[in-house]
Amino acid sequence: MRREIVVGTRESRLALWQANWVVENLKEANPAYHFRIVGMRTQGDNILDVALAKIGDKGIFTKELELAMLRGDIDLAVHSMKDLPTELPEGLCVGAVCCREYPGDVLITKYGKSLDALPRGALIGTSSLRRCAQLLGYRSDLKMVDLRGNINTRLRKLDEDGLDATVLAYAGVKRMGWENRITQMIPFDICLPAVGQGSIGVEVRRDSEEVLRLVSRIDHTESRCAIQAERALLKKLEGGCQVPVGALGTVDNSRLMLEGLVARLDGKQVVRSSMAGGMGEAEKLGERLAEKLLEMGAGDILQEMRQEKRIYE
Ligand SMILES: NCc1[nH]cc(CCC(=O)O)c1CC(=O)O
Repeated sequence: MRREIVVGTRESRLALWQANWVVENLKEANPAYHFRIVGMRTQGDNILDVALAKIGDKGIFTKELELAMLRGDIDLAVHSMKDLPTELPEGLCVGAVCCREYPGDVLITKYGKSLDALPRGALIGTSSLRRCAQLLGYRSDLKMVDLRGNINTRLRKLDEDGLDATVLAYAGVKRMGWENRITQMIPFDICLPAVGQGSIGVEVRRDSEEVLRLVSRIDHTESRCAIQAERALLKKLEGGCQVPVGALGTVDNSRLMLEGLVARLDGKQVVRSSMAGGMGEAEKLGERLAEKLLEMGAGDILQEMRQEKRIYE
């Protein structure tokens, strides 16, 4: 009998697409195994009416899956690397970082315009502090409107709520088959992606040697190194999704290049820099770039954000 591996995922259409994609790749690499997908709701799927930045809790899209894995109900969990907190619960680890899709953000407007062509004061729907800060840094006249929900909901609200545009991750838009709605690929010099954006990760128990081994076959070394560096940077900045941090690691000829930024929410200050190193020193590179950003003034921005957060509460 073929051994069955139970794969946990959220139940959104994007999450299910990603879990199916991971399972297809796992099957091809491990033909002796059988895989079964189990969908679960997470806190992040239940709380839809509060801005993500105000919930402020790391791991709202991952915790239920992690608990199921620790209980032994599932053998592995599939996540968007972007939603996976930098610190994992005791006993769990990232078993594979899959080959990254194009990591950037895209603009979707109603009238087929680019950022430069939007009218003054155009309304942009996004609930990402990172997108908000960087877009305001580029065009301070834009008006940011909170827009949450999955990709399909956001596209529908764009049409219904009188917004001019929204900004989404290319990866999710592509996976959901909405590429035809993209009106501009936003260049990285305007908007650096979220840490891990575009890559699908597999979380496993540290002690399940068998699962670790079969999952390691779908790991993509260059994507893993790039994202390791980005995650080390975020961890050092103590970011989480509630702080405007952007980062992008790229590998070229075994050299790892890391760009990172911390921006003020109003976009009036953007601290941005880059560093290069060997692929074997991804974490160190991320930490060093974080230190450099902190010295360049990112520390003051983060401090200010933490104080503002206390006012909300
Ligand atoms: N925040 C939700 C989320 N988590 C991962 C993706 C896109 C897929 C990916 O990054 O791999 C998205 C949607 C978006 O930000 O537009």
